[in-house]
Amino acid sequence: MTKRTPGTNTTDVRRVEVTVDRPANGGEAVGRADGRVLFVRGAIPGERVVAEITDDRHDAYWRAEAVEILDASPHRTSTPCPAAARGAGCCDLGYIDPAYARVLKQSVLLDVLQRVGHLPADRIATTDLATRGVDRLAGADTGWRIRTRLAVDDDGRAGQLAFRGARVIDEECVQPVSGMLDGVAERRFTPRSELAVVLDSRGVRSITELAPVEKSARGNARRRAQENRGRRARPRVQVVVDGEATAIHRVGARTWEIPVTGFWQAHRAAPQTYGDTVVEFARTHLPASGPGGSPRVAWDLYGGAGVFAAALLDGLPGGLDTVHIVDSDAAALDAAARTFEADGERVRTHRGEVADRLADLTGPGVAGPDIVVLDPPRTGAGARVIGAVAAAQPAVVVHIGCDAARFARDLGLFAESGYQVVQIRAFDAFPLTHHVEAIACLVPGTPG
Ligand SMILES: C[S@@+](CC[C@H](N)C(=O)[O-])C[C@H]1O[C@@H](n2cnc3c(N)ncnc32)[C@H](O)[C@@H]1O
Repeated sequence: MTKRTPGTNTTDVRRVEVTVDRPANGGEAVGRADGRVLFVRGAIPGERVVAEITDDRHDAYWRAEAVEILDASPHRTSTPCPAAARGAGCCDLGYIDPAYARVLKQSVLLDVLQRVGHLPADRIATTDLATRGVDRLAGADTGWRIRTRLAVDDDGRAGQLAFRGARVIDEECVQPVSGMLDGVAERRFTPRSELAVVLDSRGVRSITELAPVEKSARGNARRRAQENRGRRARPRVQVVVDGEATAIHRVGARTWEIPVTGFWQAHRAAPQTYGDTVVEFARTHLPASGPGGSPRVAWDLYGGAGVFAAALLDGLPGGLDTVHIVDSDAAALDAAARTFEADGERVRTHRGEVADRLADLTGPGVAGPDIVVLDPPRTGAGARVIGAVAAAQPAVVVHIGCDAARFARDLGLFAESGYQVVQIRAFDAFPLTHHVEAIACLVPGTPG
């Protein structure tokens, strides 16, 4: 039988029997077949499965999907997510007991910290990540998400996108908090649009529709892909179809007004938990430096609307003289300006690429940072930003990452720039998925 698998160059459907033995960063389990590494989606380390090859483009590794479980792991369960059961990409680890999924996420993090970050094993072994594993955030493993995006099909039905392909699945996912998607399945929206849905701290549910991005039909595949990327990056027409254009989020005593289409942490407990962690690291490792023993200057890089700036301002004994928030998103910085209005000159916002804006925060007559918090997107911060942060010689760096491999790479770059890890904590901020959030604290020095 010859069949083309969508999105790959595999022409022959091939099935292999394989035993998988370790977890991969993308949520797959890794085995070997035909002398190659095989990344198997839908399998759990220790299982023997029949896997169907879905991508054979690479010489060193292939991708596959488990289609039959011959020897099931004791940690296998039936997914609680009706959307994932129908093929949606949302809860990709829903078939693994969530407590064991956290063990697998810990194992992935420990592995990439050594292999990609080249951190010393004895240093990693003393961190909370190694000794107590990946922490569960407050609440259950379902009903944690307060912000989501939904796709809309040609008939106007909203739902999750299938893992592979553009099919829209209108069964509900179990991640959103209760009530967040009430009535959405019964409604019809603009065909091929995208919905931004938020349930805010007041309990107000808002939906903004983003106009469809029409796909390019011109030129060869490469040209079309390039043009489609450009089209996706352009601003899209937005229409509020439910609730308000702005969501109100509260953390501690502060309130933020964030556009429904803007960034806010997806897990309802994340801003408070991450903020508490940043403050705890700062209290533990920040030497008293300013007059009266208070630290003076903080940088909140990739700071969005300033959740970590607020945590440090309000949580550090003696507070801060100044905190600089740097972000490329004008709407996030507008929100920060409103939230920190009463703080006056103590909070300064800088719009642009972090790599470009750091020069404004250093130099003669400008007080350098005592503490720098970096919370980059999935791609990480990279060598240029990390080199500039290290050159500013903060006493403490707190680095946050939502992609294990990029996080590990960035910690390795910090080590090359003279900063060593003193603590790493990880959070299961995306239960039922392979994603994990990690927070590291670094101080000047080399591992000795
Ligand atoms: C993971 S979010 C963190 C936001 C914030 N720390 C929070 O917890 O709400 C990453 C932020 O980085 C911003 N961003 C992405 N790439 C950037 C870049 N190259 N330079 C500056 N900001 C960037 C995004 O606008 C977004 O606000």
